[in-house]
Amino acid sequence: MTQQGTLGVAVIGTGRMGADHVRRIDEVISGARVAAVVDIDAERVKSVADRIEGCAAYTDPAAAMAAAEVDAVLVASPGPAHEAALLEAFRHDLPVLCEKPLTPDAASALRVLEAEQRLGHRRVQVGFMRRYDPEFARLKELLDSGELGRPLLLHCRHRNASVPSFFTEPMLVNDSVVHEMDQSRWLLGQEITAVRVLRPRPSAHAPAGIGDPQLVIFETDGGVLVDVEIFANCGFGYQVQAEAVCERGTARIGESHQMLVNRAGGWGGEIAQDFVARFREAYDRQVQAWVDATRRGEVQGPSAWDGYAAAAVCEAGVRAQATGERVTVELAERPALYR
Ligand SMILES: NC(=O)c1ccc[n+]([C@@H]2O[C@H](COP(=O)([O-])OP(=O)(O)OC[C@H]3O[C@@H](n4cnc5c(N)ncnc54)[C@H](O)[C@@H]3O)[C@@H](O)[C@H]2O)c1
Ligand SMILES: O[C@H]1[C@H](O)[C@@H](O)[C@H](O)[C@@H](O)[C@H]1O
Repeated sequence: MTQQGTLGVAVIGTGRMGADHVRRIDEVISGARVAAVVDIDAERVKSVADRIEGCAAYTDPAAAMAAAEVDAVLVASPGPAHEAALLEAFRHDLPVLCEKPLTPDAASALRVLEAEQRLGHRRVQVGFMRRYDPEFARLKELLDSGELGRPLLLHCRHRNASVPSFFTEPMLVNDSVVHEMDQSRWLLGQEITAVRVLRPRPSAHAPAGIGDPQLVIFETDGGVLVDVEIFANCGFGYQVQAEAVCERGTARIGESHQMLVNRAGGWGGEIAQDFVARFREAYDRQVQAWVDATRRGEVQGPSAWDGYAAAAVCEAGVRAQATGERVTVELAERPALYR
């Protein structure tokens, strides 16, 4: 850290999310600067570094993490590259904000948990940014207050306008519904114990090999049922909505977080077209909270345990999707570090 306490961050992966986080650290939030950027694509990383004063470009994450200017790491490479980056960050005892997923499967997530426990202190915050969205935060506050009584059901909708051509059917669960896994565990303070996947007839616009939309149902250890509509190619925009049904009332978010306009012959608002627009404020608040906590020497937010738990539910979800059966979630015992 500089004398003023400014955190030098290395951003690993400068694709869509990484480049947006670089812009966020450089232009939006306070207390940090982009000290290094890393990408296996040498041209891309150089063009990102060239736009920022004092920012070094690397193609090797380990070299960036060894640099004296780097105090913390933001991992935004693809999921399969996360484990290696996290283990390297632990070698230097660096704090990490790791984009979801922590890792792509439960076994590798457990290895990360074990390595963090060997350090003896938490180092990782996982990028489940919905926890920082003002609407989700208000819903959490209301549920925690107990005013509506105990939650019984959680109805969730997750619609993408479209998904890239490399998207596969398991990614409906691993890449998209993983957010509802974390959101449900966090909102309810409960673990997910079983998953089922139901399919309507596929949309005519579903890409080959993907049954789209699907209904993913979670059971929790507190007896709540959660249903998630995942519709990856709905065509009209990006929508994330949730409604909690409790004993004495219901609460719904995500209907219209923007302006509502009356105009000739019509009433309504705009629909965001992607997650970058819909969750802009959540991403800003997430990164600011990470920087602030790191500068205080603390680690907060979704932990490696939360990343592991989501990975375990993903595995059950992908099996439920493939077999049509109810699949129970196998969860390791929660280590003391994460209690
Ligand atoms: N929180 C969210 O809402 C959200 C949204 C989108 C993506 N994500 C997550 O962010 C991460 C990145 O996604 P993206 O959409 O930006 O992907 P992307 O493909 O646009 O970018 C990934 C970048 O990482 C680089 N890269 C690949 N392997 C690398 C390695 N070993 N070391 C360094 N760089 C490497 C690639 O060259 C590319 O530039 C993923 O984990 C993804 O799941 C999160
Ligand atoms: O990778 C993205 C991202 O995680 C978004 O937040 C999610 O809404 C999309 O469905 C997913 O494809």
